[in-house]
Amino acid sequence: GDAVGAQRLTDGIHLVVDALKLNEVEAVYGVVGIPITDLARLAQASGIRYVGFRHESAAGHAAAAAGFLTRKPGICLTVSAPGFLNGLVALANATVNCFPMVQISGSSERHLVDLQRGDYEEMDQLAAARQFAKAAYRVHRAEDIGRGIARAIRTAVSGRPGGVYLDIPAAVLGEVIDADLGAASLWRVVDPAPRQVPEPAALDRAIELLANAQRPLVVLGKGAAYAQADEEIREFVERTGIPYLPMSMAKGLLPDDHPQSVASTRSLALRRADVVMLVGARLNWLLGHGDAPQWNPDVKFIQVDIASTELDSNQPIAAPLVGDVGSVMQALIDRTGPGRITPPAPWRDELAARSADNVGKMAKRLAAAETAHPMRFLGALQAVRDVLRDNPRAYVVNEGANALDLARNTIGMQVPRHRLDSGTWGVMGIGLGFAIAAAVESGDPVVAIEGDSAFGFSGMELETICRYDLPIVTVVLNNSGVYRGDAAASESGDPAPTALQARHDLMIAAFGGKGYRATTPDEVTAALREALALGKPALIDCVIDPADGTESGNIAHLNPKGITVQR
Ligand SMILES: Nc1ncnc2c1ncn2[C@@H]1O[C@H](COP(=O)(O)OP(=O)(O)O)[C@@H](O)[C@H]1O
Ligand SMILES: Cc1ncc(Cc2csc(CCOP(=O)(O)OP(=O)(O)O)c2C)c(N)n1
Repeated sequence: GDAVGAQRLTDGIHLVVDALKLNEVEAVYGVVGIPITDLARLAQASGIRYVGFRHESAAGHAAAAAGFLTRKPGICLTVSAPGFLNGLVALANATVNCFPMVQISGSSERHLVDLQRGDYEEMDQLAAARQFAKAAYRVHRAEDIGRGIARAIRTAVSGRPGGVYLDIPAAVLGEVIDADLGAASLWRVVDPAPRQVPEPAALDRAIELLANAQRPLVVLGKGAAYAQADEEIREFVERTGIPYLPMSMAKGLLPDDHPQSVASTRSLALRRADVVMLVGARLNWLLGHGDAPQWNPDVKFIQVDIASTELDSNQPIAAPLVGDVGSVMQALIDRTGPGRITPPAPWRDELAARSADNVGKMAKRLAAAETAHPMRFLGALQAVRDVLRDNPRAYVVNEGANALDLARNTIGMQVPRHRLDSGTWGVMGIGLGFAIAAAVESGDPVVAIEGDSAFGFSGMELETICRYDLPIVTVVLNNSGVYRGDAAASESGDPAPTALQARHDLMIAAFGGKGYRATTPDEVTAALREALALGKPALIDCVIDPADGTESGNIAHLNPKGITVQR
């Protein structure tokens, strides 16, 4: 703060930075401009790492990923109106994914906005944010900044994590108040996500169901990964011997080659299981809403979730376990006597037999892809898989359609929270923002496996990656199209709606990074090995057969039926 005469003064921008530091915020992701450029400068000068992006959507996705990885809310900083709106996709996606983040946006003058007198970047941002965020607040006085930051942080991480919007008008950022009054107005949030243990009766209800099950199954969701209850989850699964299915961002909670994983027999497991324990996983579209015939019509669900209202959202929950994953799993371990839960051998044998079949079929597809020319998705992905096996600390970011489905099933994870992808909403554009957050928060290498259309949504952040010299290798599976690239041009001569054409390897060269073009799996292997060894920004443009891929990948059935259009 400054001193005018005897009185020491501070202002809104200083109070925001002091409040963030008091609450142990270590990084802010954003795009500067009126009225928050000086806020970014001050944050950086105060020891908070400021990461400047090219688009607020990527900055917001980075903040959300930081929240998922650290359980502390990622902070996204934007300007008013258009910058604020650009951030909303990420704020909404964080809320859908249950990732904690806070978007702080400067906003216009209340007396002008509320009378709609036409201010610079005029918008009622608080009203707009409310419908897309877990919560939204506005600060009207500098002395309320500490309260606003504390409130936003607690709301973001308590209960079901999500995205919180904090609106700070330019006038408040510039408001000058007494420094001592300002310091006294700040506080640090205490224990925002306390442990919640279910009562013994709830535990016994679940244990009884699992003990009497003929074909039990555990489904691990990204809520289980977020909870950082890795040891409790591993101990419960291995002690009971129950088969488990990891959802995409729960991969690595147990190594994907674990003998109890049913990832390779997912359909059979869902169709036959008679008691299913959902752990931090919603029965939403990703799990067919729990409906038959995908699921056994007589299935009984146990659900472990921090959000009590999630239960019964889709199917009756026979054994609700409301609490945080860590506390619930530890309580179950403590209350389950040895030998109490033992999955019958016929169930495990049935799964093992089907797994052997499915793995055999996949092996044939993989072998064919190894030598296919032009290169196919699975040719490039096997090369990536093999290099990643030697780099278990590398984070994997993944988006696209075929690029997403095939990479999820080809690249096994060995450690928790090292796979970040399009998530519940299936959002394109998370790629480079998630990759930047993983690199900034961990210091470890990141491999972003991108469909060529998906890459395009955040591709300009290659410049951000190069500017901060981050160890991120972007692998573009380039089949020259959205889903695929072999559609014929229209009669007018315009390219088909799904067509794309790009040499992405030349793009990164413009920002000082190293670009590779790979047309065979061996070239992918060599490029990825070299890029990871260098630990510098790199992009490998994998030239994939344009005829390889299916429209919308595994979810083509979601396209409207209607009268089919000639493709
Ligand atoms: N710490 C936690 N403990 C228990 N449940 C949690 C925790 N954090 C998030 N959740 C819950 O985890 C669930 C995540 O579900 P979802 O995103 O559908 O996972 P997936 O897509 O991997 O199946 C949400 O219902 C959320 O309320
Ligand atoms: C913000 C947003 N806009 C559009 C879409 C719709 C979509 C879903 S998947 C996808 C890209 C598929 O092409 P890509 O080349 O990335 O992958 P591949 O199949 O491997 O070739 C789009 C555009 C979504 N989900 N989100």
